Amino acid sequence: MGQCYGKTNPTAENDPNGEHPSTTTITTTVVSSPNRAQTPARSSGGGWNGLFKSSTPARSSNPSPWPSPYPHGVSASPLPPGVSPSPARSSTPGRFFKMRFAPPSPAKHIKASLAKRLGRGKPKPGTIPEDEGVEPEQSLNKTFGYSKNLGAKYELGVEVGRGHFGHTCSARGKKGELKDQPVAVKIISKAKMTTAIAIEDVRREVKILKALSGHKNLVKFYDAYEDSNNVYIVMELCEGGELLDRILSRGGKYAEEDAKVIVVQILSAVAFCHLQGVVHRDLKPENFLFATKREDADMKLIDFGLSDFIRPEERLNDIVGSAYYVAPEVLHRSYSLEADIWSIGVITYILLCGSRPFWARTESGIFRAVLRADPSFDDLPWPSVSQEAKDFVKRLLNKDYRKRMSAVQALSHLWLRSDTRPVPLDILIYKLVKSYLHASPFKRAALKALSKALTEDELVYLRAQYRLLDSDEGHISLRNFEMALLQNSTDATRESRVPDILNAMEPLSYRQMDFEEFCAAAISTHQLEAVDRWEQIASTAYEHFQLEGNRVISVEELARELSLGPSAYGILREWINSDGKLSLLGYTKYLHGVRSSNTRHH
Ligand SMILES: Nc1ncnc2c1ncn2[C@@H]1O[C@H](COP(=O)(O)OP(=O)(O)OP(=O)(O)O)[C@@H](O)[C@H]1O
Ligand SMILES: [Ca+2]
Repeated sequence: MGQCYGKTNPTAENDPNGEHPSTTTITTTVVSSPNRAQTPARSSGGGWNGLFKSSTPARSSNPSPWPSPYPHGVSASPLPPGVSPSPARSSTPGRFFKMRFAPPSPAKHIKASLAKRLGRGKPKPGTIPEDEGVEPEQSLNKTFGYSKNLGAKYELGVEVGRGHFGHTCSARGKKGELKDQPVAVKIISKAKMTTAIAIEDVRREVKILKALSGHKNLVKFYDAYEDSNNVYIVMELCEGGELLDRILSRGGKYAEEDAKVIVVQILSAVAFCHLQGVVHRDLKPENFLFATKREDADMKLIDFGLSDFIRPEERLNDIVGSAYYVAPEVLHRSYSLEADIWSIGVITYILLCGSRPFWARTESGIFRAVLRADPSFDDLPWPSVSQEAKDFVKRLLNKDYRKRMSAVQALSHLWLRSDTRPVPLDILIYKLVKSYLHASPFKRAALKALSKALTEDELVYLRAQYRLLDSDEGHISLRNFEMALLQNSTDATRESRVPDILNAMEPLSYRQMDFEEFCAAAISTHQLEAVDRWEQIASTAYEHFQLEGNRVISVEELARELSLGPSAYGILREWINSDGKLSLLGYTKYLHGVRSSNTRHH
């Protein structure tokens, strides 16, 4: 059991170079919440060593087979061949390290570079927090409670793929509903589960896959089995290969119309995960498979091995993901669902231009780029890419996670908008309405003025969300929010405690909201600040605010509104006009707010 035939790929163990044929995944948990994984997820599946891709940028001295869309790629660099300048020092960083679409995984594991960046020097054995959870093997309970006899129900076939944590074989059902049906079986070795956390990670992967199964762009889960050697996840067989391979077979990029079809499917899957309170944390072209070999086959998100449940207000801090796709706030160790959106931005950038937005020869270089460099939209083929597409990518690759669109907003963006595709419910609405309900009357008036400055086009997303909540009565209350969540609920929703947010929306159980107020409640100043038209929106909003809402406010009161102390009085004084009311500058600053210092860390 656990063997499948025709293994052509070297395994991490038997490959003398320590190279790995599939993906490179960074997995470290530096600090964690008490009830969250303390050790690197599946650290035993390879740890920091041996998680290499066979053709990493540093290793590959051969010219890439992929065409470079950049006229001044590596060869035009003023630096000697092989030397890439630090993005931090370069004034136009994107331009220099922008190269042809480099091979898919970084050369080194993330940990050493991270430790260096954080000033810890070389990690010494025993000094790394994630090693804390290691327990003696014999005390680990590796029983999952899954069915035992995979062999009685499925006949294993050839290996179809391999990752860091497991390999996947095709199989065929022997009896029952799946008799003679092809399936995929992901095999995860128990020998590699050397910590309680690693065991918990597998349990969670199965739980998440099982709970989310059913969406058309998520791989369908059938069953989980185990024996003394392995855990087996039986799922739908995707025969059309990885998105990465399709990108490569198209010469590195997609035509804009074809890219849209791909991005819509990615966003649909991710919007669904997010509404269920699941953050995927490893979105990349290797983790999207096509159901069949047909060109127009449905695409399915796989590999929930790094995914986690997350409450609406929770922030995670374990550094997890794949270097090219990792969001800046993940490197800063305080992130939520928006980290997935960044990864989708990276994937979309690649689809549209065939180049990675953040590229360097080393992982620390990649991280520097992720944290500091702005991707280029000037080089070929960007001039021929539509304005909408560029705006779309920029609004996913915003370094400030608060300014990024949510998955549902991205689906409603002008580039992808469709009248025929149903819009999913967005959990972001709940978070924003909750904050609004707890805001001061002055803040609510400021938001109301802001919402009045939006054009009908900018209201499309809000209208769609309101329609999902409204029961044709023209107003909504807590009950509508409850019902909408319930309708979209799965086992994952309960596990991630998404419905907890309804408790914090209690004020809405006593009153109702019409569409106008809903708009004020569900807009995000931070997101609007990222819109090209922001200055115009702000000045129109200020005119509305002058007519309704702006009033004489003292510096002390303004400071209280913003939870600031007397030391801020000097600055705040500049926000108030001689008539004692907020100036335009003051209004926009007030809307923006100051970063809350009591962000919860887990
Ligand atoms: N349902 C499936 N149908 C066909 N192939 C699959 C299926 N699931 C996984 N594979 C193949 O197996 C590979 C490894 O699977 P998966 O990504 O789940 O493993 P992993 O070890 O968790 O990966 P990673 O190294 O990215 O963390 C995939 O890249 C894919 O090629
Ligand atoms: Ca994978």
